[in-house]
Amino acid sequence: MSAKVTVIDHPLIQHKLTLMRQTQTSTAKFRQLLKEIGMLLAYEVTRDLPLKYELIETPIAKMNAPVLAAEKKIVIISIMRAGQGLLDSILELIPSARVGHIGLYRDPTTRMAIEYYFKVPQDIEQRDVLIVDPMLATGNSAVAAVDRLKEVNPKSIKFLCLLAAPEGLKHFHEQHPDVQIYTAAVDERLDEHGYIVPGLGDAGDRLYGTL
Ligand SMILES: O=P(O)(O)OC[C@H]1O[C@H](OP(=O)(O)OP(=O)(O)O)[C@H](O)[C@@H]1O
Ligand SMILES: O=c1cc[nH]c(=O)[nH]1
Ligand SMILES: [Mg+2]
Repeated sequence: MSAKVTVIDHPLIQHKLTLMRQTQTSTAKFRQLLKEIGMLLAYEVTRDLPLKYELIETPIAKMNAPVLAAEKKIVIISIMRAGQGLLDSILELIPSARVGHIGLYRDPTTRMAIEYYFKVPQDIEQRDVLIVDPMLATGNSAVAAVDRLKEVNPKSIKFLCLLAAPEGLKHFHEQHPDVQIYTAAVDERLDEHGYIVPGLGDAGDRLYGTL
């Protein structure tokens, strides 16, 4: 596997991911689990955020205490629809982060990503971007999202997903070797329809009950 992929294999994440994969898991439960896993993944992805020190007073004493140096400089970019599930959980942890949206859907025949929406903060050149989407299958959506974001030149880009296929990771890193990917698991392969095997099915449909 490429050195540019970090697999976050914490036992809590793996347990919750197994529940998400199961066909009998309801829409409500699936949404709840994605939110919980999103928080756990965000914990790892934000590990290197810079800190600064501010003088505060506890009930006992004054101290120089660490706070995030640039909370408002982070932009979470959701690839709609399914990215919304991860976005919501990360915003609970970093409430001052800015938010962008890229609307993409996979053409069922060509499997190419078709863009239908793009809105990001205007001053993105001064900001660090975390793109979120639970699924990286062929990698076409992830590549299209990063292609588009590089046009507006953010300071840095990371990509966070829940499940990835080896074929998609290879494609992504051929196109964007500079972008680190974080994922909870790398599955076996893609099927003939471009779905991840064993995967969890269509993330957007399971999240919103549009099966
Ligand atoms: O790596 P790829 O082969 O491009 O597949 C991954 C994409 O497929 C899903 O979106 P989908 O097109 O189903 O849209 P949706 O979120 O609106 O359901 C998923 O959320 C990714 O964006
Ligand atoms: O397995 C897959 C592949 C693409 N998109 C999904 O939601 N699931
Ligand atoms: Mg879908």
